[in-house]
Amino acid sequence: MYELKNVTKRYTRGKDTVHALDGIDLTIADGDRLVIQGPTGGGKSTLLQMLGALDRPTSGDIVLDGTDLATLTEARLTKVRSENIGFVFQSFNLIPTLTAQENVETALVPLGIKAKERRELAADALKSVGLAERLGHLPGEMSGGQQQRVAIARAVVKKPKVLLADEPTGNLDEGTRDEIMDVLERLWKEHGLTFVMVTHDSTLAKKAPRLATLRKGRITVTENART
Ligand SMILES: Nc1ncnc2c1ncn2[C@@H]1O[C@H](COP(=O)(O)OP(=O)(O)OP(=O)(O)O)[C@@H](O)[C@H]1O
Repeated sequence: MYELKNVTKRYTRGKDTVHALDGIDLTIADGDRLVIQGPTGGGKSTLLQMLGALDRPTSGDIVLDGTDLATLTEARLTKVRSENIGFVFQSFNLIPTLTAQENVETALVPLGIKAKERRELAADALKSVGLAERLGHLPGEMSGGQQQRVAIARAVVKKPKVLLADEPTGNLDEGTRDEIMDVLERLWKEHGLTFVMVTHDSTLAKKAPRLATLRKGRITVTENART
């Protein structure tokens, strides 16, 4: 469970200060699915970075299961990330020289899992996203949708509590977008994940059970009773 209290993030360059997040209060329960939308520059990616322990706020608390991420050292943040949080990005972020299976295995290396088990877990994760036939393929030999499936397998292979996705369908056509959303939704349910997704896609935002809108670093949350 996440509890954010009065979270601010300021970026300063010379005389200019950007208030990327400006007093965010937000609770995200275990197993929740939250979609974040809003205009460009509104603070969506910044908020996701805070939730993902990729960066610390300027002030405020980001409590994940009783631990305030804002107070942790870099080493502890890295540990929280590698054990608890899976990421999916718009641009897939796969390593081009590694096969699908090797890319997925990279998520298990920091957890100290032995090579044989890593290979097995990675193969299982790739099967679960429909890529059983593609274990030995390089990213460049796969379609965008397949590459995103590899990235999703890499995000969930370590069985994280939290899955964070930043525009996961932003580089995909409409049909592939729906397929990827189906995969994400299925994994969210199967793994009981806490799932937070940033999207510009208004169709996806309308379907969200809980929708956060970020404008100029300020948040409003609406519950959608129809879903
Ligand atoms: N590393 C940084 N240094 C300086 N300013 C930054 C940095 N990262 C973000 N910002 C600024 O913070 C504000 C929020 O940026 P953020 O990327 O979170 O917005 P966003 O809602 O994700 O936008 P988009 O939809 O375009 O991705 C913007 O004004 C941006 O220019």
